[in-house]
Amino acid sequence: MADLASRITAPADTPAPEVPSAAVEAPVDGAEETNLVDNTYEVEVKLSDLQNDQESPLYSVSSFDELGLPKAINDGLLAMNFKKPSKIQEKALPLMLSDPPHNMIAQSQSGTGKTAAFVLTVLSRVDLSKPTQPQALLLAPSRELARQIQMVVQTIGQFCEGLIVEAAIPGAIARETGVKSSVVVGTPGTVIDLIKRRQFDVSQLKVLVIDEADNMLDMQGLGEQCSRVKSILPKTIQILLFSATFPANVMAFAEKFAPNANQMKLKQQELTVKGISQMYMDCPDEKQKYEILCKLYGLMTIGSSVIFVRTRDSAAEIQRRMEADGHKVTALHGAYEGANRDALLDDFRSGRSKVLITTNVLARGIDVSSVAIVINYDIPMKGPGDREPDAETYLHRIGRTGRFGRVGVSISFVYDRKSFNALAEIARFYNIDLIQLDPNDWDVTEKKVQDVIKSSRAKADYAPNATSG
Ligand SMILES: Nc1ncnc2c1ncn2[C@@H]1O[C@H](COP(=O)(O)OP(=O)(O)OP(=O)(O)O)[C@@H](O)[C@H]1O
Repeated sequence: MADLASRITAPADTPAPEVPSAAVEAPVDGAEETNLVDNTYEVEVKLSDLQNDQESPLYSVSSFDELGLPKAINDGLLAMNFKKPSKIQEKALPLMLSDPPHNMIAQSQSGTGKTAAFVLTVLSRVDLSKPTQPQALLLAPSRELARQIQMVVQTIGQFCEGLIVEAAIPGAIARETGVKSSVVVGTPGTVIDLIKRRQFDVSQLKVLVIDEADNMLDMQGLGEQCSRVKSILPKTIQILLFSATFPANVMAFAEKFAPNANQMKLKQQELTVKGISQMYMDCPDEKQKYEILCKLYGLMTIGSSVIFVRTRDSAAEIQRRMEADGHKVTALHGAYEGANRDALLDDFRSGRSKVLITTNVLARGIDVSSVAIVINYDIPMKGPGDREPDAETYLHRIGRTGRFGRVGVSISFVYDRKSFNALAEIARFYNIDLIQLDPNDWDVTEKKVQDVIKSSRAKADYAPNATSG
């Protein structure tokens, strides 16, 4: 244990590491009830500085203008206030836009703009003279992520006259009409149903995007559904696979799924986002995890925060207990019905609700830039009997904060040998040193967290606007 522990122990007085930039205070009042909330976060280090730093995933040498995109699309980027591309956008776009089209497997850290990279490709390939003819299909693992991507397509494509974008998620597409749009963003199950019922003409599809591709192609999960969808699509379709993580076993399958693809891969030690200060709390026992969570609550409301738990039942239980203790929190998980889930997430995006308790259903892709703290109430585990630490899910969960150059904090709770060892293994996997928080020294704990999330309130020269989801 001592050996494993070396990765995750730090003396109590270890200062929070230097973090490159910052964010945090979300404007709550008057925030629009749309998925795209205009943010006016204050950032200590300018985004432009980060984008000039060769080591940053946001670095690029060119401007969007130099990528040769149609004017309507460039106008959309301007409206989003995107000034310069990130590394993944700059490097992947020319490869994806080249003709004849080439498949792509692209990996880039969480919150570095993968969505815009594939959305720009999709928009460039759509023939706007056929607005109701489906030409691009984008697949995502959750209804929330599909809706979010739909909003990004609509926003960047707002000046593309004729563009119609639909979400193929449960309950969204009327049986009578079927799919009548140029771009379809959906979850695999619903897409298969629509195709089976002949409500979705896939014959003219030119691009297939699979976001969170390692998760989507995993044969233990959605892999079979994605393979079924692909088998029905035109053989010449351009396939674009995106994720922050591509474990080796899935990568092998991804390479078969998208043959001869151009590839952008990250090394293991490049996967973590520098702006996220990763901390952990060594709780005396399982029962006290809850009390410690409640003590943290004051800090969690400084920005917005997400608490990840293992099961729907524990999400409901923590919600019940926190509400009984007078806290205002929202729980969202798969047990809720679709429209209700949409309303709950919209509340969180707009800042009306600041604490979101959820399961792995929202671990991936969800982009709410005001999230300052992510709590791993339960360490993510996988495999039979949940015996193995789930390093990929850990990375995606903590990636809900620290979006596009902002800073954030993640706090993982451990309380017994199993959870401690699991976290230690994750830390070793990514070669990271976690900062220890002491549940018995609340003043120091609070200071360590606040030092990070409050370091953001300096200069207000960067309003990243756009997709806070
Ligand atoms: N060039 C840009 N300039 C400024 N902001 C950008 C740019 N590209 C993307 N963003 C913003 O960065 C945020 C994160 O982008 P996005 O959600 O695409 O990340 P991601 O790489 O897909 O992350 P994840 O792996 O978590 O899905 C979004 O709010 C988006 O609007």
